[in-house]
Amino acid sequence: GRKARGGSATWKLPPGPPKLPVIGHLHLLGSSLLHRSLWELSKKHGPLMHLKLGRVPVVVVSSPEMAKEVLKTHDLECCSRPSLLSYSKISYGLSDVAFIPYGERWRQLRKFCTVELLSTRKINSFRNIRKEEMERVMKLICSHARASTMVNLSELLLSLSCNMTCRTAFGSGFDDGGDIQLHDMLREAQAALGGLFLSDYLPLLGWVDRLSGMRSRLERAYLKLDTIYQRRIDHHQDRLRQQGKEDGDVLDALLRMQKDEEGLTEDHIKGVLMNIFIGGTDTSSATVEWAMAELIRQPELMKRAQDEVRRCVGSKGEVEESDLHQLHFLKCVIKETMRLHPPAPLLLPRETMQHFKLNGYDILPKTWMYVNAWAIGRDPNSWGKPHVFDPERFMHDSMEANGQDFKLIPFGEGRRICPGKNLGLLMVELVLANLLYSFDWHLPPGMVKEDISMEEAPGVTVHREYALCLMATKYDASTA
Ligand code: HEM
Repeated sequence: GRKARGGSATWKLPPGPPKLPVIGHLHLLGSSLLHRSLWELSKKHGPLMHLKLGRVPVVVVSSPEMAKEVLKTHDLECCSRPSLLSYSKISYGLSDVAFIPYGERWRQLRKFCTVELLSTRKINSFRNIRKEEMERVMKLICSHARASTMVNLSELLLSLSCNMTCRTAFGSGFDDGGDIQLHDMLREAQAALGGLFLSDYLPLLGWVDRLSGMRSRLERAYLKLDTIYQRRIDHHQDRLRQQGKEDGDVLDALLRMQKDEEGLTEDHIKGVLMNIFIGGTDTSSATVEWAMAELIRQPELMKRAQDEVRRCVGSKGEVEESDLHQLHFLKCVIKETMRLHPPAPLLLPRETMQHFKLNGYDILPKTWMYVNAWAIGRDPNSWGKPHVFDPERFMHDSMEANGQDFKLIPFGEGRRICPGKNLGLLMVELVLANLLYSFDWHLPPGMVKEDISMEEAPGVTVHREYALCLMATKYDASTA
């Protein structure tokens, strides 16, 4: 532990490497992805590590025990968010759910999301949209299968989750209003967001962000997304005025809330829409992408998952949401995917609101907390053969993706836990089950499974660096 002076008190901070003046530890982050650099550092300095990134004190948590302390025991002290410069534009000046500081407005917006979009009743009421979109994509894959052309699963999955979300939020698909490709913009925004914005740690270094083009990429994506939101808001308001008509989509509910609540601005509405799109589409498509990549590398696991879904669903031709509860092995495949590839490897950063003691160390107010879910999923003290993709490890373990023992925390925990957990898991299960039920999957000609790269691209959500392109052949369910 090191000492720091605060007023007259002397604090005992968690251990960390020696730092340089001004930049602190920024130079240690290297060119690797942030969750990987932090994982490497934590191997040397322990599961509770203190860093100074430019002007910002950061504590990095890399074990289930410490994650439990931060996300459960001390949740209340750690449940705000840092005011990130990089995110301020895309969150409409931190007017959203995910980046707004802890407080009354956060509680109100979060409650809106849970009641109007993410409650079991609401999730069920949008079931038909998911079914139709699933069918549309299955047809598309069928036509690839007939023509023996390659399926770009990465692209297809993103457009699928995007369309599911878009129709739920806006009432219509993004392409029938003449909108530009929403999913391309989302990909742009999330890729830019995942970059290390030096200006967040050291405003003086803002010029590096500008030079690297990161800031302008984010601006461009933001502007295009904003245009889409504005057009949809205008359209909904017009319709509401002329005919008092509502579709019952999420935007209708948002506009209704805005009318009733003092101080709620259009920026709040757009901020919530941004969360729904960035938080809700990319995460679930990335999970399915990783799951398919892991399965194609281990054909015996792929076959086992296919046998299960084909046995349970029989010959009816598609997997419906009511079938999913039977798919025990599939659920283990998804847990194992989220262990090795948590879509948000560092969750979302928390910021402490007051001083507290953790494991004998002082944690000061305004410290950023990074919980490295990615490192925890590979922690050799928690997992046997942590690098091996082995869904079997969950078969006799009732551990849920929000396991009480904090070994598997892809959705975070505590007051800021992902409110979209159930919807996210449902989309992942539905899509993966249908892909496995209806098609047999093969590598493109000339490729062997060792060629499938598992490299990660930088982003708030971690995707594959290289798109997953596979060949499909239709499975004849009537013979089942
Ligand atoms: C596989 C799917 C998903 C994963 C892995 C995921 C992961 C996460 C994580 C790690 C957090 C931060 C939790 C924390 O700070 O402790 C989060 C927050 C959030 N997620 Fe998700 N998410 C998923 C799906 C969704 C969906 C479908 C939605 C909504 C449509 C959504 C909306 C949000 C929102 C609004 C927050 C901010 C919550 C707050 O700060 O109070 N997510 N998510």
